[in-house]
Amino acid sequence: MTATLIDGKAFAAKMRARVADEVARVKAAGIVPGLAVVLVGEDPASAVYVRNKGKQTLEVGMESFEHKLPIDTSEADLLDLIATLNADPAVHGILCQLPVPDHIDADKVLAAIDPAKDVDGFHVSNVGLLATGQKAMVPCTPLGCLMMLRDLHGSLSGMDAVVVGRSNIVGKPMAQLLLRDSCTVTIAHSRTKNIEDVVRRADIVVAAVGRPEMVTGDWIKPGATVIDVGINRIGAGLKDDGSPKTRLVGDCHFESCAAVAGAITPVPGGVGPMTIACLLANTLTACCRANGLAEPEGLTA
Ligand SMILES: Nc1nc2c(c(=O)[nH]1)N[C@@H](CN(C=O)c1ccc(C(=O)N[C@@H](CCC(=O)O)C(=O)O)cc1)CN2
Repeated sequence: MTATLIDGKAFAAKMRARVADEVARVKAAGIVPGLAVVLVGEDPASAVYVRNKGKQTLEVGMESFEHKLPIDTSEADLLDLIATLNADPAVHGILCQLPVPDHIDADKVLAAIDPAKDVDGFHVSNVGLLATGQKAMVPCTPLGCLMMLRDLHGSLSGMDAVVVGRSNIVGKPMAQLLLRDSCTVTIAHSRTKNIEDVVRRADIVVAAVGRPEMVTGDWIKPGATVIDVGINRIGAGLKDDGSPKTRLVGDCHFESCAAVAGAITPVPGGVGPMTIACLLANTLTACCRANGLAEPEGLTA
């Protein structure tokens, strides 16, 4: 491996410490930032993410409101809960953990969250504000990627960036953020012709396509920075007792990409931990905006 490893775990820990300092400042003004997380159903991965969000919210000194709803919760009941949280002055940030069960329309749920409390940045108002270069709530995973890129490179101005994947929660907002930092941005996706050649032009590659190890070292320009957003659990043989073993891999084939790249994020321990750190930062930002307090610097785009 020749690439520098970008340690998302350490970066996220530093960011949480910074958020904790700022939370203490806000609390001294008599306000306790509060985050409400809603989980519908029992998807095991979502349950772990929600548990970690609650734990880390408390650790930085904020208030955590967890709402775990049964899988058969109706869309109407979920929308009622969101309306209650929108009206609650102790709640500064609201998120509904995704994915939601099939009988619930995720777009309707995201549209019901007050944009000022939308700490996921998924409401169309925030999407539009980000796209037009205005003050928005910025989606946590792309924000985490941007923070790591800025830390590594300083200015991103003029760099060629390719985002692989066009999802609303990562690919599209990531492209907007890179454009805002004056990169030349391409979004590549499943229909992109000669995708390897497109990716090979990039100084910055952000892989967010949800396909295990799709991007290989021969797609990477020597010295490029590779940010791997993928979290894919794949089979890894059998345990001694014969039960199946699994391991986490990203959307990039780590060994071959690391042999060519200048810097790379690992999976796990790269982008993932930054997602929750940025959620805490967004909650603090939302709280400051709601109360007319100065926003902490360097915690948002
Ligand atoms: N409402 C939302 N839903 C979802 C989001 C989101 O930002 N908002 N993102 C993902 C899940 N997610 C947070 O919600 C998340 C995913 C991964 C990690 C993380 O720290 N991953 C670790 C590995 C964890 C493991 O062992 O499985 C890592 O990469 O090191 C944190 C948060 C979808 N839903």
